[in-house]
Amino acid sequence: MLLLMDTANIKEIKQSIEMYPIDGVTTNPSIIAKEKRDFIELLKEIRDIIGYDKMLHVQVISQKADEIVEEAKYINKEIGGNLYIKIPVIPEGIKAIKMLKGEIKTTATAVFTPQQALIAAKSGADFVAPYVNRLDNISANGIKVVSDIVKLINIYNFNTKVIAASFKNVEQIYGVCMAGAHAITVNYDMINQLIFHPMTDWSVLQFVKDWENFYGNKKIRT
Ligand SMILES: O=C[C@H](O)COP(=O)(O)O
Repeated sequence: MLLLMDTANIKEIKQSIEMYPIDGVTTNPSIIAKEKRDFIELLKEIRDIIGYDKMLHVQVISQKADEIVEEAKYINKEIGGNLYIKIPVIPEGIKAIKMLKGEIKTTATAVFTPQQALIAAKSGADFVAPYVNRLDNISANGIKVVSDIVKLINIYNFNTKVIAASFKNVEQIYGVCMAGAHAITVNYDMINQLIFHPMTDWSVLQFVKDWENFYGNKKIRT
């Protein structure tokens, strides 16, 4: 299972990488714009922090296949290495994914149906990114969509991996992991929520209290 951070915030990336077993960073134009910085300069700084062993997913803006391909090549030239170009699953995006196959790795994004994922996988996308919470918000079932995509990829034996995205609670993350999603990308708040449980904190406090009742402030290692 791959765990990625869905952020372009330098502080959040540094802290998450220090704390958790992070495999890479995903961004999109909204996430990038929030940082109010030069696009390439920001991506280069992220690359410096995560290195080349962790993957970086960066999204294009254009909506015409030729221009998407040009943007993908430009980002690849500037950032390079362990890079995945995120391309929305509009028809021109699918065409661009086909054009880039074998040259630049791609992540088909803004996926809302198993059918979109299937076409993207057949076109050669390395990842498909279904948006779980945005589906739940329109009374659809995000976890079910992820589950169906995983099944279809297995039925047809595609090399494509599912990177489930857009989470607002840990239950959604648990659901897509149980459904066999190969990867999840979560924001800074969600990664901290994943590990939080009040009973864990309570238990730790209790251990310390019991220790101090007998040993006072004596440490295990003096
Ligand atoms: O790139 C896609 C994002 O992961 C979507 O997440 P969001 O619904 O929280 O904006």
